[in-house]
Amino acid sequence: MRTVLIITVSISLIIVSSIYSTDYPNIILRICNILGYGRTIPKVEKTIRIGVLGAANIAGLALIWPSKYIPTVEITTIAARSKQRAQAYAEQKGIPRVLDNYDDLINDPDIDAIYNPLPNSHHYEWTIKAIKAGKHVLCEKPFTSNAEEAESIAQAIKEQNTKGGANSPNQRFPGDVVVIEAMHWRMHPLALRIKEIINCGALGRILYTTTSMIVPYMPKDDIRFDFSLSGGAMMDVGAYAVSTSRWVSEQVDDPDYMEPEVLSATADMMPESDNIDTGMQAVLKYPNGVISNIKCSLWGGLKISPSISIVGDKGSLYVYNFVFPSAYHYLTVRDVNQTEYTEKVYGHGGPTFRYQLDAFSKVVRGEIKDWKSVGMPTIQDSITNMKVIDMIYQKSGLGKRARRKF
Ligand SMILES: NC(=O)C1=CN([C@@H]2O[C@H](COP(=O)(O)OP(=O)(O)OC[C@H]3O[C@@H](n4cnc5c(N)ncnc54)[C@H](OP(=O)(O)O)[C@@H]3O)[C@@H](O)[C@H]2O)C=CC1
Ligand SMILES: O=C1OC[C@@H](O)[C@H](O)[C@H]1O
Repeated sequence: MRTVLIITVSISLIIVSSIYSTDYPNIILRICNILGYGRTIPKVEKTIRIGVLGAANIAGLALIWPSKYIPTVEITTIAARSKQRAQAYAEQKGIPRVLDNYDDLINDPDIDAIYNPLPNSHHYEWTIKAIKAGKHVLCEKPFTSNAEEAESIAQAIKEQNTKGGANSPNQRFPGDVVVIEAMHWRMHPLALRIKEIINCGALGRILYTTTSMIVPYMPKDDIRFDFSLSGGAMMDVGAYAVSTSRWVSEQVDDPDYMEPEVLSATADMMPESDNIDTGMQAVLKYPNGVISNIKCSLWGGLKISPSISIVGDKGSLYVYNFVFPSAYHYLTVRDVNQTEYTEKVYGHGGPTFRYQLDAFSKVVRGEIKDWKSVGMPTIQDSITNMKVIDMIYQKSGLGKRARRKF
């Protein structure tokens, strides 16, 4: 039901946005790309065999459909808490193997990498278990429930790498384990173009940034509003807003470690809850002086706004829809004389998730060594993102999300 809703909303968005789009011929390609339709790309012989933890709503859009375009990966296996549910999902999505439970999946000798789209509270447990089982991991955002858990994952990666890294029995891609947080928007060429504009000095020294990730509505019973599952808008859409704020505010040597001070944070509360936010506004101050506004909401109504605004001493930049740019987006740069130009950066037309999976595959295969060159977050980057989310929660009075025991 939810998949149908996601598809309907995506198609409607694309159709509506195409009315305003001047690059009409690409729209068909872009719809097909999002839904995984089009010519079937033959797979290489030695694919990365990916196992999926849970029959998650997001797995179609973020993994299974994009995998159809990438010759080096195959979604071979799934396990869910209920085998019957996993079987139904596998049949619907064309996944050939179903295992009995999550433990069997991460210990399966014929899987090279694990996709972890479980609720936020379960990212830590199952990512750690997969690392210890010698698998590579693509873990959904936010990386963990809090920074402490993210640091434990970094430690587990180090320990596993001293014990042989990706060394599960039939592992096709041995070497250090590759673990990334699925911060997909950063691996799309639009994100890299934003960085290029900042780095070439067109905006001068960055002074202020505003990053906004506001979506219309999530039902009250969604996992995103369950505190025991590490819910809250700041954890969900807020993780993007923080990551984007850090991405555009850095301009320092080692941005992965750059922690801002949280000047203020105000939560919009879920009625009758004392720990679940439906939205959050925060003001951050980075060590390099940049002041950054963060806005996020899961109940934004008509104020939908996945946007970035950057003000520098030589110019400004505005991006609409950094997060799902293949549907529709624009980027406008304005200099101090108010001269402006607008760009669109669709790349091959595929969604952020296709870029992400391609980058993950290339890192696992050893074809990319410099993760940052493709926008891929390092583990330190994900730790810092969680630190900032923790700090915002603490400043708002809600407190950070609890560490999971297992
Ligand atoms: N990258 C992106 O654009 C997006 C990322 N996400 C992230 O992906 C993750 C999953 O989101 P989404 O697919 O919407 O989630 P779902 O509601 O589909 O839940 C995902 C899986 O979690 C398990 N699960 C659900 N409820 C519980 C529970 N109460 N206790 C334990 N396990 C439970 C289920 O596994 P099983 O099938 O085994 O029962 C379910 O299939 C989140 O972390 C979210 O932030 C989500 C949307 C977009
Ligand atoms: O990752 C996500 O992206 C889009 C949002 O609507 C969703 O809540 C979130 O999980």
